[in-house]
Amino acid sequence: MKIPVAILGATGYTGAELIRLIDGHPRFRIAHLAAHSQAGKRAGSVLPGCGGHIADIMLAAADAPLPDDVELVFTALPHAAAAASVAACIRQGRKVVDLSADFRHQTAAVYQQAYGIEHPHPELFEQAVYGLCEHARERVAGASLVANPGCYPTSTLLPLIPLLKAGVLADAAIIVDSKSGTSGAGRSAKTDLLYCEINESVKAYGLPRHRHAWEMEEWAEGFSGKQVRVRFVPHILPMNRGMLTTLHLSGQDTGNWHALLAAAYQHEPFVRLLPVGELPSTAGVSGSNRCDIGISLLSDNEAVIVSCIDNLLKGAAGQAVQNANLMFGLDEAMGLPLHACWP
Ligand SMILES: NC(=O)C1=CN([C@@H]2O[C@H](COP(=O)(O)OP(=O)(O)OC[C@H]3O[C@@H](n4cnc5c(N)ncnc54)[C@H](OP(=O)(O)O)[C@@H]3O)[C@@H](O)[C@H]2O)C=CC1
Ligand SMILES: CC(=O)N[C@@H](CCC(=O)OP(=O)(O)O)C(=O)O
Repeated sequence: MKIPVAILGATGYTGAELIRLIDGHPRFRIAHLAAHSQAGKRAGSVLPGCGGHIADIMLAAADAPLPDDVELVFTALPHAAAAASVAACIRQGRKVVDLSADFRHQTAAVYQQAYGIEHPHPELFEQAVYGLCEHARERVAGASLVANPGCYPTSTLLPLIPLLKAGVLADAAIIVDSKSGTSGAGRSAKTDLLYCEINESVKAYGLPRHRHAWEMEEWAEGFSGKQVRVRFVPHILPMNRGMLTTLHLSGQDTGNWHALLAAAYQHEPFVRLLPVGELPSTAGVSGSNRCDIGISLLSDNEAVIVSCIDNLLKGAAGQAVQNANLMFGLDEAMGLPLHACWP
């Protein structure tokens, strides 16, 4: 028997990716799809990528009642809008993986600093588990509410945490330079995302302090116990999906850093450490749930680490399904693509 699943925000980019993953999953099945401005339409009329019987499902409103048998809900809604749906699902005793930022922080004060709004349901913070799977799997396994990490923080924290834990990094601000494909900004219409604004162009945005800087600092410390300052600069690129993050690091014994990362991730299905000197590309992970990490040693005390994820998979829907697998005691890798769609 497959576990019935609801996807709220099914008409967005991460929602569409969740449909693809859940419909192909051996133990989950789609029982309910909901949207906002597109509610009331056939899924297939809004989502050109949808085939089979899924295309004929009628999209419910995001706040419509769920079928009684739904055990797991993915909320792929904008932050602030997600919190109310999450609260309702938790009240009804369902498990939730929230892809928004609403439950990623440990306090309402940090959320307010990062997102500039008061949190509507701070009472749920205590039970929310930050689902960076490779570092949180025991807590995720026992959770009813998992806050799926942001895409930029995922690509930053995976290479950083083992080095922080080993105490090899200098006590200086870490430069985090990231590039994202345009799907990272979601599907809603914005002037900044028009073809002529994005095509043939690369731009930095979100300065002086993008909201993910708080998430990176909070969870770098949360997982390693070491306080960290990041200087984070995101850029948007004219490609559909993919994220490349370059960390400029200083510290001690860089010659040992590859071994530290290898020890942390050698048994992880979705983290691939490349040989020293080899660097990853977004094409190499596009369509895959992997995070690829490469390291280049500049000297005994300086190194550059590059990590790549697909922002819609390991950065969103893929990690969300990885978390859901853990919450239901399934094989963590079930239903998740290991290989990229390459070329
Ligand atoms: N895109 C990415 O790479 C990543 C996104 N995230 C987070 O995941 C969440 C979903 O992102 P993404 O799929 O890109 O977003 P999209 O903008 O592509 O989709 C948003 C979805 O939410 C619905 N929606 C919009 N406004 C409201 C509202 N006020 N109330 C209820 N539902 C609403 C939309 O419905 P309709 O189409 O009917 O209007 C749509 O289904 C966001 O919180 C985002 O920050 C996290 C990591 C990476
Ligand atoms: C390219 C681009 O615009 N990316 C988005 C990241 C989206 C995201 O994951 O934001 P949440 O933390 O709200 O979930 C941005 O920088 O706002």
